[in-house]
Amino acid sequence: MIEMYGVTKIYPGGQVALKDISLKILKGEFVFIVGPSGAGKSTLIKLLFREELPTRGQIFFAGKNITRLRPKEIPYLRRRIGIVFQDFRLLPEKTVYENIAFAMEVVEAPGRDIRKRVPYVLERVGLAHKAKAKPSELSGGEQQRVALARALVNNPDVLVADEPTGNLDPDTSRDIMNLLDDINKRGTTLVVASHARELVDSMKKRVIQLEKGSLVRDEERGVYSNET
Ligand SMILES: Nc1ncnc2c1ncn2[C@@H]1O[C@H](COP(=O)(O)OP(=O)(O)OP(=O)(O)O)[C@@H](O)[C@H]1O
Repeated sequence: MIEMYGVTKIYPGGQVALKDISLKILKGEFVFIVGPSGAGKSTLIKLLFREELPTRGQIFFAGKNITRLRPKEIPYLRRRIGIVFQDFRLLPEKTVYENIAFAMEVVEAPGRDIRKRVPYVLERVGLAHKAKAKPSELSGGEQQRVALARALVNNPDVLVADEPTGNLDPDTSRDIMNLLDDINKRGTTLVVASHARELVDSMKKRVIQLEKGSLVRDEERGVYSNET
């Protein structure tokens, strides 16, 4: 699903964020990206949905080289990748329903599809009863569920999450992780950057560890850190 070959990212100021990263993520996998602050996790995620371009190296998504996409092909890539951030990024003036519907409107989905699909994803994240609420009326965990529903509404192949539990308490974080696991079990490939050591350890998924921009560990059924 995702392949990287010799990917290096140097930001304009000269900061080397990623060094010669090669990896493959197969369809249906659940992969954690771990590492200390500044290790390059967010940069790796930005490269996946082409918010940034690599300085060197190639990135393929479903067999297509996304470092060479024409501008008009970028929306197509972004429709196939759903994204969730630590800070939810919901539109405060819109209701829960409208926030999710908006993600379909921007890709010009027909109204009848929107009216069918939005209630379905809301149901899947357990928030059908909050459709008319504004984000400010929801808890952090509920807001993250809305963000997840929005990321899923266009039925992406891959869901990418950058610190999805970073702003949540431990119980709520576990709920969100379980929801991500459920989404993965229904066939969506998951790539999750996370600092949540105990959660990563308990999930027993593939763990890719970055340190100062280098890939230092790639383990099936891994833990957050091998250091004791
Ligand atoms: N837009 C940018 N311009 C210049 N340097 C940047 C930019 N974005 C990130 N960096 C630098 O690149 C390195 C990797 O940053 P990145 O945000 O990918 O790390 P991270 O592992 O996600 O960290 P955190 O866990 O703190 O979010 C850091 O040294 C950071 O300062």
